[in-house]
Amino acid sequence: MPSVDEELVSLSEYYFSILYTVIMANINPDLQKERQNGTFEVEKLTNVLDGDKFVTDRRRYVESLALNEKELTDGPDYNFMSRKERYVNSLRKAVHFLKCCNKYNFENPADVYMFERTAFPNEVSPIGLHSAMFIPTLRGQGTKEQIEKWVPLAENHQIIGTYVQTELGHGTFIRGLETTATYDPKTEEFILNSPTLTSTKWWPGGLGKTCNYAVVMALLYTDGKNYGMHPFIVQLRSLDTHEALPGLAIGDIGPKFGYDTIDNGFLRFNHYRIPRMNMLMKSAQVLEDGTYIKSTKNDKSSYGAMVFIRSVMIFGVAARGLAQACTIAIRYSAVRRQSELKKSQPEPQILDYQTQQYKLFPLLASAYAMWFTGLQIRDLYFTVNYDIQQGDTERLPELHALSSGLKSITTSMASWGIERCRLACGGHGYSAASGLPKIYVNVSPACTYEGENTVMLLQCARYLMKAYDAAKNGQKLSGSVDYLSERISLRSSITSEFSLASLVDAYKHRAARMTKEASERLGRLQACGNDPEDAWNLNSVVLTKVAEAHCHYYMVLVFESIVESVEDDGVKEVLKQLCQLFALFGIHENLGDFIQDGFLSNEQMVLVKQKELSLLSDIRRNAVLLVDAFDISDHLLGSILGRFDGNVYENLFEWAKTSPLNKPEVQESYVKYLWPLLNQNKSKL
Ligand SMILES: CCCCCCCCCC/C=C\CCCCCC(=O)SCCNC(=O)CCNC(=O)[C@H](O)C(C)(C)COP(=O)(O)OP(=O)(O)OC[C@H]1O[C@@H](n2cnc3c(N)ncnc32)[C@H](O)[C@@H]1OP(=O)(O)O
Ligand SMILES: Cc1cc2nc3c(=O)[nH]c(=O)nc-3n(C[C@H](O)[C@H](O)[C@H](O)COP(=O)(O)OP(=O)(O)OC[C@H]3O[C@@H](n4cnc5c(N)ncnc54)[C@H](O)[C@@H]3O)c2cc1C
Repeated sequence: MPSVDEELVSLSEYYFSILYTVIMANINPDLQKERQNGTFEVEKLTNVLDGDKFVTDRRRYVESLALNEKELTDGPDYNFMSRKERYVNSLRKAVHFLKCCNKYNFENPADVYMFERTAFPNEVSPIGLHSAMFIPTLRGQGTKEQIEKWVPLAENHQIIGTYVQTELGHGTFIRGLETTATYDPKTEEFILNSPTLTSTKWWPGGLGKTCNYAVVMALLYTDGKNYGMHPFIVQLRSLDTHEALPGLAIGDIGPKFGYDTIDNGFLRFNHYRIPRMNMLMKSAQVLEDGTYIKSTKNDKSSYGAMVFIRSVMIFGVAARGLAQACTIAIRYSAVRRQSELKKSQPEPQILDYQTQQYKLFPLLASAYAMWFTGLQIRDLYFTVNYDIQQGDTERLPELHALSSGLKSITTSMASWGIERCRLACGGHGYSAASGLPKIYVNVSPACTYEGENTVMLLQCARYLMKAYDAAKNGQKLSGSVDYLSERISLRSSITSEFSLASLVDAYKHRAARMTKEASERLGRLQACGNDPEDAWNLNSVVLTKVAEAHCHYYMVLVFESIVESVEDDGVKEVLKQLCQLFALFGIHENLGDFIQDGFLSNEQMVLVKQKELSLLSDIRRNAVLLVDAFDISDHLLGSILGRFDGNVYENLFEWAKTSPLNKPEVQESYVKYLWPLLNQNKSKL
């Protein structure tokens, strides 16, 4: 007998197949042709992207639940709302979302994430930080008793919290934070204070108007000594009136580049007291008498929430953001016809122009590379986190380095790529109807939050320099840096076959050579009199490139391993082409790195450029199916250009008619401003 879940899944498959048939009946003929001409089964590739068939079915089922919730999917068009309306609407949806979580009683966090993603397409909910950072910090930094006390309150939404770290004066340099938490043994309380203007907390999501609790990061003082940054649970607002509690000044920081649906806020403390037990004490304790006791070996264990978000945003923000933009731009390029290739022939689909393919297909390949890498790092996070819970922090530095570096290169690639997709859509790309502006403003801040990208690359480089030194001293390295202690090939093995192994080898060589040279340069800078910090700074442009090279290598390596693991021939072939294009485009873009020491010969360089172009033609045939395989619903895309049915023009026209500026026919502004202007000289006409 099938379980309830199995029944639901087969029901959702059934509805999906009906929906698919209905939609196919009304598909733009160009898109229909594209879908008939492919060389592989889309569904099989979707299963690879999801992990397996069960995950695909489950995801579709959970998404269908969210799509069936009218409170989440109906309502005013986001594009026509003011900032305040966007916030209010999002909060309304957030509360309904919580009711749904109770109704469906999701046991798996992945279900909650998939449901939330559908409820908030390319938006961040005002309570998003509650589950993304507040609860994980309580769990990660609290003692058993603290977890038992606070987590149920948070999970039942009796309290809503956020993560309050950044200040007006400091975001990157955590040791420069100024908010103090001074222990008073007489009352057994901490006194939180903002001693300067620059110590004002600034940016935390949901802080402005929504949350009534927060984990606040502050410098711990006890017995007159500063013990550095520690996490504290702080009540911010009355649970009855929602007013800020005495001693606190809280508010919204105002409009931003995007993120309209969330109230990023400010917070100032005026000698605000909290009980001693509100310090999260898993890693360090302050006893009643003020004695400070450290209970973990790794100083950075209190940075855990940041490592978590960096690890999941590679997939959740960068890969999915770019995948959506590629879906829009490639579908649109298949239905858009413009100019002429051959006289007296119909205007070609713009996807047939090689230049259009060169704009879009490397991005498509990057989206796939990020997708697979993101899932890999998410899994690595859970493995390492499990070890940390057992008291083993050995792999934390590697996870920190990899998640920092990959967070940086993937969010940079994605935000650059989304903008490129927008440009590839010509004029219509600039319309909000394309959905691309909303995707862009949702992804682009990821280059800054959770560690500014340059700073994160330098964290990764720091780990690489240490690893290289260890290898030089004879240590055998393991994990993602194992290649630094291996003998690496001096000449590229790339041939006209372009085996994936030869491409991985090229990236390995590049990363290893650049790491070695950066380390030697650091040594030379010190040898000629610079102290280590100045030498580091004078070498930092080079170091960021080293980190990029390492992360790029890691992405090619992960992509190759996925291709090797796929059994279906059709899927394997298209993934191999994408993997080759990702690697070859990267070689072309960074050619100097690959030829500097003669690793790649002139002949090989010519081959690389030729193959890159021939891959464009290979991928052209499957391009639409390759974006279909991401299986991103129209609701999530929020794009008229990227609609699954390709019926762009009629829907653009209908959408424009709904613009508030078109109602009423004659606007008040005409009467107020234009009429007087037009009529001032009327008598002279
Ligand atoms: C299942 C899929 C789910 C998908 C979900 C998608 C999720 C989407 C999420 C979106 C939701 C909301 C969006 C908004 C969220 C935004 C939230 C924030 O931005 S919170 C604030 C974040 N702030 C930062 O990231 C600050 C960046 N700065 C730092 O991290 C640090 O200050 C620094 C790393 C730059 C430097 O730290 P410092 O203490 O000065 O350390 P040193 O440089 O001296 O290094 C000492 C040593 O420690 C190591 N280190 C540093 N950090 C860590 C760490 N986190 N973990 C482990 N180790 C760390 C460093 O490498 C050094 O090691 P050595 O061995 O000594 O070399
Ligand atoms: C949308 C959004 C949401 C956010 N949400 C939260 C939140 O929920 N909670 C929270 O606490 N914070 C939040 N933040 C704050 C965010 O984490 C910080 O803005 C981020 O960590 C960057 O720090 P910063 O603003 O101090 O940048 P800065 O460090 O001032 O960066 C400015 C420039 O200085 C350079 N720079 C700085 N230090 C170095 C260095 N050591 N080496 C080389 N270059 C350097 C950077 O590369 C960059 O080019 C959010 C920010 C945004 C934009």
